[in-house]
Order: sequence, then C-alpha cells, then structure tokens
Amino acid sequence: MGIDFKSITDKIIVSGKNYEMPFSKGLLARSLTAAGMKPSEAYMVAKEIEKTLEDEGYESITKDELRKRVYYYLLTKNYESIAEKYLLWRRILKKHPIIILIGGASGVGTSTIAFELASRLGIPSVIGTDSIREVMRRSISKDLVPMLYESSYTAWKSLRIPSLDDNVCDKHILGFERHIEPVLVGIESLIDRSLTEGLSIIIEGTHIVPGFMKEKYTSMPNIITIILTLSSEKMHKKRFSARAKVSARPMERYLKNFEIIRKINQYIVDRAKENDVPIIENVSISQSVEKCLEIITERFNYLDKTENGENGEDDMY
Ligand SMILES: Nc1ncnc2c1ncn2[C@@H]1O[C@H](COP(=O)(O)OP(=O)(O)OP(=O)(O)O)[C@@H](O)[C@H]1O
Ligand SMILES: O=C(O)[C@@H](CO)OP(=O)(O)O
Repeated sequence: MGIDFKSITDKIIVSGKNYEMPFSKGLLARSLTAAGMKPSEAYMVAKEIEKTLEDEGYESITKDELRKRVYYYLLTKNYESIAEKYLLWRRILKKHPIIILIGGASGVGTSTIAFELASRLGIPSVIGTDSIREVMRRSISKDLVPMLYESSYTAWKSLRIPSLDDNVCDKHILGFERHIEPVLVGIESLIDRSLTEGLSIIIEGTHIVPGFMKEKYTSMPNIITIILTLSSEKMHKKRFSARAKVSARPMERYLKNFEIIRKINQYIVDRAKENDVPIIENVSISQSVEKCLEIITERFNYLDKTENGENGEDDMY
C-alpha cells in the first residue's frame, strides 16, 4: 500500500502511473532548468504554479495534467521555446531510459560535468568508470590482465611486448587500449541493466572512448556519448592541483604522467572525430553543461520525430 500523504502534508498530491508524491517546487524547477530556464527564475515559476493550483482549490493533480498546466503557463508568460523543450523532455523521459556517457582524459572534468548534468536532468545515478574498474579488478586476475591494475596512463608499463617500435605503435596508447577493454565489458553490462530496468543513468570517466563500444549500444538513439577535452595544457595542469586540494589524489602523480595523459586526451578526441561523437571544450562548468543539454535536446528531437513523425503529437503530454 502507498503512503497516505494527505494525512501528513497539506501539499497538493501529484500522482503518476505507479506512485504519488507531494508537490515539489524543487523537482518542477529542475525540469524547467533542464529546458533552459535560469535556476533562479525556474524556482519562482514553480512557486507561482503551485500557488495558482492552491488558489484554484486543487488537492491532487495527475502528472499529465500538471505537465499540461506547466506548458500553458509557460506559453502565456512568453517562454515559447522553453515550453516546447519542456514538453519534449517530459515526453521522451516518460518513454525511454536515457543513458549518457561522458568520456575524456583524466582531469578534464568528466565527473564534475556528469554530476552537474545529473542534477539538472533529475537523473538519479552517476557511475564513474573508476568504480567499474574496481569491480572488474576483483573478477580478473592481475596475472591475466596486468594493465587493468594500472592507471590509464601507466598501463603501458605492464605490456608484455619487449621493445615496441614507436613508429609502428605507440606503447602509451596500446597500454591505454588494453587498460580500457575489460572496463568496457563492465560498462556494457551496466548499460544492459539500466535498459532492462528502464532507469536513466550517467556513466563517466576516461574509459568511455568512441569506437570501442559495441555497435548495439552506439546505434541506440537513447544512448548519448559526449567527449570532454581541454586544449589548453596549462588549464589541464591546473585542474590536477585544484582537485588535489579537495581530494586524496595527489597532483604529483598526474603531473609526472602529464605528457601521457595529454597523448590520451588527443587520442580520445581523434576517436570522437572519427566516430562523429560531439566534443566539448570543458572550460566553464556552466557552459559545458549548457552544451551537453543542447546535444541531448537535439537527440531527443530526433527520437521524437522518428517515433511520432514530423508533426505527430499523439501523446503530446
Ligand atoms: N569547467 C571547469 N571549470 C573549472 N574547474 C573544473 C571544471 N571541470 C572540472 N573542474 C575541476 O577540475 C578538477 C578535475 O575534475 P574531475 O575530477 O571532474 O576530472 P575527471 O575528468 O573526472 O578526472 P578523472 O578521470 O581522473 O577522475 C576538479 O577539481 C574539478 O572541480
Ligand atoms: O586511470 C586513470 O586515468 C584515473 C582515472 O580516474 O584513475 P587513477 O589515476 O586513480 O588510477
């Protein structure tokens, strides 16, 4: 049996297909910011919508009706483009789990952007590929795949190739490739699980490299890969010192291996270009998040059109 919210709150109750919850201005504001509204404005709009419903005597409202109300409210306040994006996002998220993969070399900011994006989109799970790597380490022995027990930029040290001719193959990159392969198995199984459960998720880290994931995944329109980079070496270096101040990851280790990390950065960017995967210069957090949202909205538009036709609006709200 569900919770009897009426007995514990006098808030309007919002009901979905399988659950009910008290009206949350924060949740509504979040879906408005995902559609492009400024956070400060979004909270005020959410507050105003709640007040209008209260004034009209609502005690409960279905999610579909609320969506409709929000949409028309936005139109009457001249937020046409946000209104359309808001509807598009609700329509897509209602039908599909969304899987966002954020890749990039160590230190370019994948986890920072992934967490910001998750909060804007209301996606409850962010998993770092470092954690997946940790799980894979427990299931694959060090003797079998020693590269897995290294970092992405030191994996080359475990290669079993005595003298590698750098003109034929770059040992740092070969080490990196061998390092990410077993982690990809874990990433793919996590994606399978999310698809089966219908749960949206963001997976981030240096093990997300375009061209390495099976086509089965890259061809799904609700799986979106984005690569982050930093062209400026100076800025990239600074990120390690900034991180060292708030975490237990010493910057010396990353600075010592900086040349290799930069090589990996270039390698990931090249693979992204080859595979038509969008690349974002992660200079400012807010701008990177905005760009990610633009890329995701574009994909949603495509998904929506392929499902409903150019003007199809059979399930508008
Ligand atoms: N756009 C940005 N502007 C300023 N600082 C940023 C930005 N993105 C990330 N940072 C900071 O840079 C540092 C490194 O970022 P983060 O830990 O997210 O990197 P990462 O790509 O996840 O690295 P790793 O793969 O090694 O875990 C952090 O201190 C973070 O706060
Ligand atoms: O392998 C790496 O590039 C990083 C990624 O976060 O991990 P660590 O430096 O902790 O081994």
